Formats: sequence, C-alpha cells, structure tokens
Amino acid sequence: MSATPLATTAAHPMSASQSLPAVLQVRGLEKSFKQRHVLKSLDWSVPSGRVIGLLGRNGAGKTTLLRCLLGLSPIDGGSIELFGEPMLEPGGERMHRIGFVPQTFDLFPWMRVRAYLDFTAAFYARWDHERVQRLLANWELDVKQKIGELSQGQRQKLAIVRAIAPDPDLLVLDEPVASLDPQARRAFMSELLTLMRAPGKTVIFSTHITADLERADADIALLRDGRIQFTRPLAELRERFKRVVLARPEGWTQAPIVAGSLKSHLQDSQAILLVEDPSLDSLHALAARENASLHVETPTLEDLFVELA
Ligand SMILES: Nc1ncnc2c1ncn2[C@@H]1O[C@H](COP(=O)(O)OP(=O)(O)OP(=O)(O)O)[C@@H](O)[C@H]1O
Repeated sequence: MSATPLATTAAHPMSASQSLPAVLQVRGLEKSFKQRHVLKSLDWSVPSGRVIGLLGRNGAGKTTLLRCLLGLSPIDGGSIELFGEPMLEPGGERMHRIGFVPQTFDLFPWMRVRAYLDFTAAFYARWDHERVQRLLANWELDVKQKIGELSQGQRQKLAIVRAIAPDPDLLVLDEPVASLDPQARRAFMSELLTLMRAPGKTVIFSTHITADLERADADIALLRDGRIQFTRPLAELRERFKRVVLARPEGWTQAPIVAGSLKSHLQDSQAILLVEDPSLDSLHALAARENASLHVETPTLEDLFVELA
C-alpha cells in the first residue's frame, strides 16, 4: 500500500475524551539513544478515567515512552506533567498513585512470592489484600515459590498483582499480556475493568493484542514516527476510518483518487483504500463513473493498526 501521512491530529485535534482533565500532559518530548532519535517532539494529553491502548510497531518507542513518562529513563527535552505537576524524577508521594508493570520483571529472584508481596505492601497505605488474595488464587500463583523460579507468565502475573494491589490512580503496563495464557488474559482484563469502576482511574497499556483493547472499549493512541499520531475512542476510529473496495472487471492500473484516502493498494480486480471520513455520495459517483462495484466496510482494530501503524 502507498502511505499518506496521517492528518487526523492536526485536522481534528479534539475528541470527546480529550475534553476530560488530563492525568498526563506531555509537551515536546525528545528522546534519543546515540544516533537513534526515538521520540520526536512528542505531545500527548491523556484524559483521566479512560483505558488507553498504546499501539505502535516493534521498535516504535512504546517502552521508551512509558519509561520516560514515569521518570525511569532520562529525557533529552520537553516536559511531562503527571497529576497536574511537573514530573522531574521518580519517587515521592505521587508514585504511590502509580502502578507500573514493566515488559520484563526480573527483580528479587531470591525472594518468595509471599515475602515479596508482604514487603511491598508495607510501603503502601492503600494495599488491597483482598484483591491480592483473589488474583493469587485465580492465577494459581504459589506464594511459597521463589520469584527466580517462576515461569515468564507467572512473573508477569506477579508483576500485575503487585501493580494493581495499591489501587493506583494511574496504571501503566508495558505489554502486560504478552506471556499470559487466554484464561489469565481474561482475568487480567476483568481485573482492569473492576479497577476502572472507581472514578478517575486511568490505565495506559501497550499491547499488540488488539482484541483486548476492543474488549476494554479503550481509547487508542498510535505511536508512529516518534509521535503520538492520535488518541481516540475506538468507536470513533471505526466510525471515522473505512475500508473502501472498488472492483471492476478490467481491474485498475492505478488506485482511483479519493478524498481522505490514507493508503491504497490493488488486488486482483479491486482497488482497496483506507479512507478517513469518506463521502458516500462521492464514492457512489466515482463507482458509477468507473463502472465499478463499491463496498464500504468498517475495519477491525487489527486491520486499522496494520494499515495505520
Ligand atoms: N537502552 C537502549 N539503548 C539503545 N537503544 C535503545 C535502548 N532502548 C531502546 N532502544 C531503541 O529505541 C527504539 C525503541 O525501542 P522500544 O523498546 O521503546 O520500542 P517498542 O515500541 O517498545 O518495541 P516493541 O514493540 O518491540 O516492544 C528501538 O529502535 C530500540 O532499539
């Protein structure tokens, strides 16, 4: 497919959720690793009270962004405000309101699960023992086992329990479900939704499993070319972007020109286009003029991600 730069952010800067107060406000964020410029003057406003799915291709910079947001990785420029205050370094009272599940959890391998959770609980006023018990039982985590002896998936479960237990206002998860089996993923999603029932809770999670985001009715933030291209409710995205298929017996030598077309490719006798806010009248007129049949489809999030990311 030939790609056209996304115009959505500039053309439609506001969405319904963006009018809510921002839990996180990022301006002009810059981050490089030696010659690799990963985050490029990135702006991002994350509304409170929503689940945000952070999508981007491998190497787009999702982990880098999440670590910068939490002060775990130094930034080269720009500013970050968390809960309305500048984020200068990790730690302090504010960090008690944040839960973080890193992509890999390899701390305290010598500690047993129970000892680790008891030790961590001591730092938090709002540690939810009942939730911890429920998750440990649900996920069949053996509290007597040493962390270093847990499987990758079990460690991920422990990291999630540890992050959710303090009842955080902002929960940040970096590919939390990558090693989880389908049952554990379901339990995790339902726990997220339980957490979100309390007002003002916000969850940001990066994932490649778009079905989970559909289940959580998440807002989707797309990281591409070092910037957040948009943050929008999934329903709005699916309303806005359509897959347009124009077929004619003799095929096409090149894709027809359609206003709002972001990508297009030819396949057999079809021209397939991803179109932002298509005008149905114009599409019907085009189809009649070109003697083509017309189908306008709502893409799945996975289709959208494949096309846009
Ligand atoms: N510590 C580091 N030193 C050098 N380069 C790094 C470092 N961390 C990340 N990078 C580079 O920054 C870019 C973004 O990496 P990052 O891990 O943030 O991507 P990602 O979107 O999380 O990828 P994935 O989906 O594969 O997890 C990559 O090109 C990576 O090689």
